[in-house]
Amino acid sequence: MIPVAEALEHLFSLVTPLEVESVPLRQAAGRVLARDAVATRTQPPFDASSMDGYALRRSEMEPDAMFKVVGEAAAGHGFSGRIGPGQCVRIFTGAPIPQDVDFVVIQEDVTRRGDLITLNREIGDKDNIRPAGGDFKRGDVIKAPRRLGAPDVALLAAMNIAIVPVTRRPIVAIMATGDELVMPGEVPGADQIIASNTFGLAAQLEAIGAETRMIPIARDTPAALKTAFALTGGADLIITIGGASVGDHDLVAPVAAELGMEQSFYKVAMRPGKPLMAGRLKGAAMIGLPGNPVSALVCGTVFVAPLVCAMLGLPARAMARLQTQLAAPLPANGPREHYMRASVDPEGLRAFDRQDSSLLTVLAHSNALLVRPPHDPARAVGDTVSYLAL
Ligand SMILES: Nc1nc2c(c(=O)[nH]1)N[C@H]1C(S)=C(S)[C@@H](COP(=O)(O)OP(=O)(O)OC[C@H]3O[C@@H](n4cnc5c(N)ncnc54)[C@H](O)[C@@H]3O)O[C@H]1N2
Ligand code: MOO
Repeated sequence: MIPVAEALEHLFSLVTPLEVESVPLRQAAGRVLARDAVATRTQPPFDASSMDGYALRRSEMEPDAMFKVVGEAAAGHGFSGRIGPGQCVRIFTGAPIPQDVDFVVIQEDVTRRGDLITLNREIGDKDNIRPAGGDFKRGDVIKAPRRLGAPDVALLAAMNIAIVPVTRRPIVAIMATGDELVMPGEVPGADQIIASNTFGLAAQLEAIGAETRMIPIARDTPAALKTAFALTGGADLIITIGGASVGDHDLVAPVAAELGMEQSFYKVAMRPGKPLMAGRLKGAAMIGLPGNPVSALVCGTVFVAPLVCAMLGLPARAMARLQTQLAAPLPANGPREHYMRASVDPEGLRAFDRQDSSLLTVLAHSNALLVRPPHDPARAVGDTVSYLAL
């Protein structure tokens, strides 16, 4: 058994960032920017009014001063004439500041009669002008790699970048194994259950940018497993679920070895997730996840998601560990790093009483995985502990 951090390093060494592809801006959200994006324009492209009011010369401003309104500047419709002494222009938010003037008085601070405005007594010093290039300038960059969120998409649009270079989505083949499994919607036999963790894992990985392919459930025979493996062609990452342990029907490792898998490691000192295996198979990375639903999904969080992120060109690193106080005591931990299903709120972190790796209900109620180091002693309320946010 190797430690979790070592297993993760082995996994990262199995992959490299995938190729770059171009997508329209509308499809860029959530994708990973693969090359620096360079602004093709300056924003705002001109000095612009930030308020509705009147544009005039700061040097002419004094209490009760009067100005004649000689024109109008609106967003999309600038004022191109000249503005003489004692004159001003009606201006609206977003309009270019006309030449000759350098101050916008907001309309609340003037009294208007016909073509004349009179300034009120109290006018602040703020000119209400957004300088050209105040947001970004032509040539400014959004650095890659970066997962593009909604503000990034808006920024790319403002920079007039309509086609975005992103890393190709990794294709992940997900294969459930086991005679006991049927698909959701089917009628299970008396000895059967519904395949669940494949669906959870697919959801988990699609949410971070993978394209998943669900391989038909493989029965517990070498021939069925070989057929299922044959359907994983073209995948960048092959994930099997179940059949990873030491039982007579746990055939994934021997069959994968027969198909030429170069094993990187087998068994990790963690709980749940001990019988994890990984390696390379026919040009793809392969991970064998344990079958217990919680084990598979915890390994999905701790190992597979960071691996998919590395394939997307993001920095190869473990999921961030946060820290908070315990809101309920904990007994001493055993020899494996324990990822305990827990709930975190402003009072602190509380592990659920039941931690069996088959309990999807407990996982579904968790919003954190409390991480206990191997041999961690008993902990009291108020002790600082590490966790992964779910
Ligand atoms: N003698 C030992 N027995 C076991 C050990 C051990 O060290 N010595 N390890 C235990 C641990 S820890 C785990 S985890 C499991 C992992 O076993 P497998 O990876 O071989 O998984 P299976 O036996 O195929 O299944 C375990 C469990 O999960 C259910 N399962 C499997 N696939 C799915 C699926 N796609 N959806 C929902 N449920 C699934 C399966 O029916 C079993 O109940 O081994 C322990 N045993
Ligand atoms: O991986 Mo197993 O879940 O430790 O029960």
